[in-house]
Amino acid sequence: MIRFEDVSVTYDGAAEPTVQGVDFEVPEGELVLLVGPSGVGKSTVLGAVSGLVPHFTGGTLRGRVTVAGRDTRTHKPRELADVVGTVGQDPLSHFVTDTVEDELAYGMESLGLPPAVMRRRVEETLDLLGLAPLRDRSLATLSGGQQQRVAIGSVLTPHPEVLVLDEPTSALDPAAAEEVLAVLQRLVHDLGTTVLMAEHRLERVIQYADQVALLPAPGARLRMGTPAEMMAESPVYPPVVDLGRLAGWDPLPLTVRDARRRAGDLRDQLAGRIPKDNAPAAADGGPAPQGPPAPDHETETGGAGGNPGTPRRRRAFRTRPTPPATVHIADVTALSVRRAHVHALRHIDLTVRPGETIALMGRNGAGKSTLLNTLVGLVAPSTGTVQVGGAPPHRTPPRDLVRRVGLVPQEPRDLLYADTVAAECRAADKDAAAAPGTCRALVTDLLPGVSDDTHPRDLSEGQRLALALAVVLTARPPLLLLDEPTRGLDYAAKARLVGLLTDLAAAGHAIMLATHDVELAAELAHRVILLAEGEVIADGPAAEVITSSPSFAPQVSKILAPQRWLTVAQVRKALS
Ligand SMILES: Nc1ncnc2c1ncn2[C@@H]1O[C@H](COP(=O)(O)OP(=O)(O)OP(=O)(O)O)[C@@H](O)[C@H]1O
Ligand SMILES: Nc1ncnc2c1ncn2[C@@H]1O[C@H](COP(=O)(O)OP(=O)(O)OP(=O)(O)O)[C@@H](O)[C@H]1O
Repeated sequence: MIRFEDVSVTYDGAAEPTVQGVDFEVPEGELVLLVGPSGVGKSTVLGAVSGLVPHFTGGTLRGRVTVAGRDTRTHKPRELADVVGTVGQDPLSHFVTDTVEDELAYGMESLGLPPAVMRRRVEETLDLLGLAPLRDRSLATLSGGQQQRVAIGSVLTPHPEVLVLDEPTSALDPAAAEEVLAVLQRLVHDLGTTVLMAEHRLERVIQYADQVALLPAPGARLRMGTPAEMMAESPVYPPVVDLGRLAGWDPLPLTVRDARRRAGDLRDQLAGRIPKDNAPAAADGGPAPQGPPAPDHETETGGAGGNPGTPRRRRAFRTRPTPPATVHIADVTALSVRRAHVHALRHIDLTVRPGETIALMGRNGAGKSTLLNTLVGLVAPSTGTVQVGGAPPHRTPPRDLVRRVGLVPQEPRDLLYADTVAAECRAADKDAAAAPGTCRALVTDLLPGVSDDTHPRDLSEGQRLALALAVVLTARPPLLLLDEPTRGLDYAAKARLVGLLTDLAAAGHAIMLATHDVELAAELAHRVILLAEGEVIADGPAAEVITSSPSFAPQVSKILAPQRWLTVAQVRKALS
């Protein structure tokens, strides 16, 4: 159904092809998962199937790509639309209508399907993806995950023979991701739909794949095989595979179920080794809650790049030791927020202290982004109070606010306006009234090798996140908020982010991150707050809150339950 014959793609201005010698086939009725580290060219391969590469992106495609017999170099995306449905990384930028129902119907309208068929399929898809309560909503008011569900629904309604999906579950909560993947599997099994999907969170998707296509490194040949064969050699792999390698299990388990069957001996070896109040930082010597970062602390920067996956200590974030503080960085009391007719938050009470890393979790639309936006003053409380650094953020002048709290939004590009990295940094220094060069020094520490002249648009997803983080950190806000910071990041980039945030927390910053990435929460969070329909339904140590939740438990904790392990790193440490 999809055939690549010795394909290479070279973008305009690039010295080398981004992908080369790509030769593979996806048979009808199979789900093939495209796997590889960030920047190896997965989106480029997917784009060559839908025709976006090279028709929209520019550049040169050599070799031949055919989809259902049509050559994508001679057929524009429009001429492939009846066979290929595509979901890209950023749903909002692809929406063409204003409301959920219209968006679900749009693809069918363009294909001229009869109104009765369109009506039936819209209803089916609303039910299938849990979108019925949102059918009349404006797309712009939906939460990130709700938008991603609409984007997926809108490519399903025309019943294309081929689906091309670029990180389709990146904004979905774990349960929604399972539901969407089960729907895809049904289409593959029952209707013979062919699916090619790239995804970084392999723990979510590997068990649904018939085959894995692996791009192991930039410029390397694409290899294809069964998921088990490819995971044995892949440089990126989910925690279940990591644990399997550590324990020497052969064949490697790909699912929690496989691993649980093998884990008896490992559980025996680990019995009694983990402290009851297990927390990731505790395993490494405990969190270091101190006072908030001293305003006059040194800005030590510089240093060479770290080895991906082994975060080095970052000098830039060391602060002078401050005495233990009982200070509250933020206080939220009886907070409720209504947005249009939606109760986005209800009766929230919470306190944030220096040195805490808090993961905010919950289903799509639970109110996580709204809470972060309220803490940073973008949304005002409908009732109740919010105090950050002793003042209500929505009434604090921006110049003062940036020194109390900073938010890295779901789309880091929403924070970046300038044409170059250097200009972005000059603006950040000015906004934060920081010494000239402060932001640039942070960028150097986070992104060694990025040139001043690079346009933020040309940075990779992970690099853009790092720049946005540097912009926010320029003002040294005691409270750092991050909304879904691991979208588009591979495991190595995630490990670097974990290293950085751990250092910031140790330096006394409080960190709150909204995330669906249960593995990230397991590695990083001291405390987890679960939201449901705008209310806090659990608030406590990560080990307690997430290990007891079937949806939010990380793989290792499911495999080794009833013992409360969170990460493979903890197990590795205990065994050694
Ligand atoms: N339109 C474009 N013009 C120029 N270079 C591009 C373009 N699109 C992608 N690239 C470059 O091609 C390389 C591969 O990018 P691509 O997005 O295909 O990788 P990826 O494996 O999908 O990465 P990720 O997992 O981060 O999404 C990157 O270095 C990227 O900067
Ligand atoms: N401007 C708005 N008008 C109406 N409703 C809104 C608006 N913004 C958000 N909402 C609704 O408020 C609720 C909470 O949204 P929020 O973005 O805080 O959820 P979330 O937990 O961050 O979701 P996700 O995990 O999908 O990102 C959702 O039901 C959303 O549709």
